[in-house]
Amino acid sequence: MRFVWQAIGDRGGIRRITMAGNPRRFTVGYALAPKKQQSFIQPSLVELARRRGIDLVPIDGTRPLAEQGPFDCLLHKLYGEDWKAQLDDFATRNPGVPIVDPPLAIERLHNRISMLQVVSELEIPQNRETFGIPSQVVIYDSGTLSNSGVVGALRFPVIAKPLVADGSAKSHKMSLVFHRDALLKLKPPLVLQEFVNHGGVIFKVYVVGDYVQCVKRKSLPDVSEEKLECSEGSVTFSQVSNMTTQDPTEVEYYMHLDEAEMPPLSFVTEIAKGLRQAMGLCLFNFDVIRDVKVGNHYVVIDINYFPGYAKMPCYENVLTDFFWNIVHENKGQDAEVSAISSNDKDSKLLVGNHCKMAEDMENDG
Ligand SMILES: Nc1ncnc2c1ncn2[C@@H]1O[C@H](COP(=O)(O)OP(=O)(O)OP(=O)(O)O)[C@@H](O)[C@H]1O
Ligand SMILES: O=P(O)(O)O[C@H]1[C@H](O)[C@@H](O)[C@H](OP(=O)(O)O)[C@@H](OP(=O)(O)O)[C@H]1O
Ligand SMILES: [Mg+2]
Ligand SMILES: [Mg+2]
Repeated sequence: MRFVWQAIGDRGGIRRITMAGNPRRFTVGYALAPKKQQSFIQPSLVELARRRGIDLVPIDGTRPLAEQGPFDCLLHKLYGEDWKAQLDDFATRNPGVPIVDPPLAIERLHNRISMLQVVSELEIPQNRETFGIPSQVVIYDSGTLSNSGVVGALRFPVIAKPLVADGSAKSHKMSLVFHRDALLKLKPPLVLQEFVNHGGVIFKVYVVGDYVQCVKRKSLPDVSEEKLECSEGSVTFSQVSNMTTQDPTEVEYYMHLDEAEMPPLSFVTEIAKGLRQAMGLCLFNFDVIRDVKVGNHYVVIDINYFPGYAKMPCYENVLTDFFWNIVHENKGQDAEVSAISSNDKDSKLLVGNHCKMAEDMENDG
């Protein structure tokens, strides 16, 4: 296709358009599991991206990736060796096409030890607010569950989490364990993590490239000394933050969710920036809780690759801006379109309208 330059606005901006007079379009291919595709690829996102010159196109999992495209960017959340091999092959054939994100970097998040290791290695000055990770041990075999040398140092209650975080329902199935005896019925490999009382509120920090947004969600309630004394064994649970409250005794408890103070945005943004750099990832969220005993100490307990962005307010705008930046950054020769980049004042207005548009579309059903 042949291109020419077209003037835009009154501030000297230009953009590249086809000879036929249309602005150049970009294609972002996505490879997602059906459930993820259903939640992430909302009509409001597809439409907003389309209006900004970006076509979101599904990758057909039943056909070789090499036969599909062309793509200006690849987005993916799939597991398995075959998929990794296909991505490697794609990267070799298309060295200029960004893959969001590199499979090797994503892999670190599939193990709950390597996932949090990166948090403890961050070198960020800690002033008013401090952060860290919970005390934890990894258990590879059942015998170790009765080994005092390993579990003896842990303060109860503890949360037993499957070591592997591979997106399966099993990898989200956890137990809150009140006493040591109850450890014996658990099935390794797992991580035993000290439970930190945090007022029943969790902060989910969504990261999309440079963009950071923090939201509050429901979490497990605190465990008092008395409750610990009278609780027996363990209780199992799964994905608490996505659960709706049914138990009437809990309703009052979670009314306090609205009142909970958010962590300073600058503080979570610093952690987000550090994690992004250290992990080499653009799309993730992390879960942070505030230790009630200390008040200004925060504990990172989980990091998720490509989380449920559709739950994030204005996700359409945030993701569209992200795609826009990626495809334009990648096309150095198109840098002149910066007159309509997302850092631009007019464009911010545009972003506001897009958010409005996405809301209208939602309200219209
Ligand atoms: N160390 C901890 N102290 C207190 N509560 C915790 C701790 N670890 C986990 N939790 C609680 O258990 C929930 C599930 O833990 P975690 O976030 O690690 O699991 P997950 O299945 O990976 O979650 P997600 O759905 O976010 O991927 C948290 O949302 C929080 O309510
Ligand atoms: O599909 P796996 O790999 O299990 O990942 C999940 C994450 O672990 C969760 O954190 C996501 O929910 P949140 O966006 O509420 O964190 C959750 O979001 P979703 O259920 O809306 O897709 C998933 O992304
Ligand atoms: Mg979590
Ligand atoms: Mg998780």
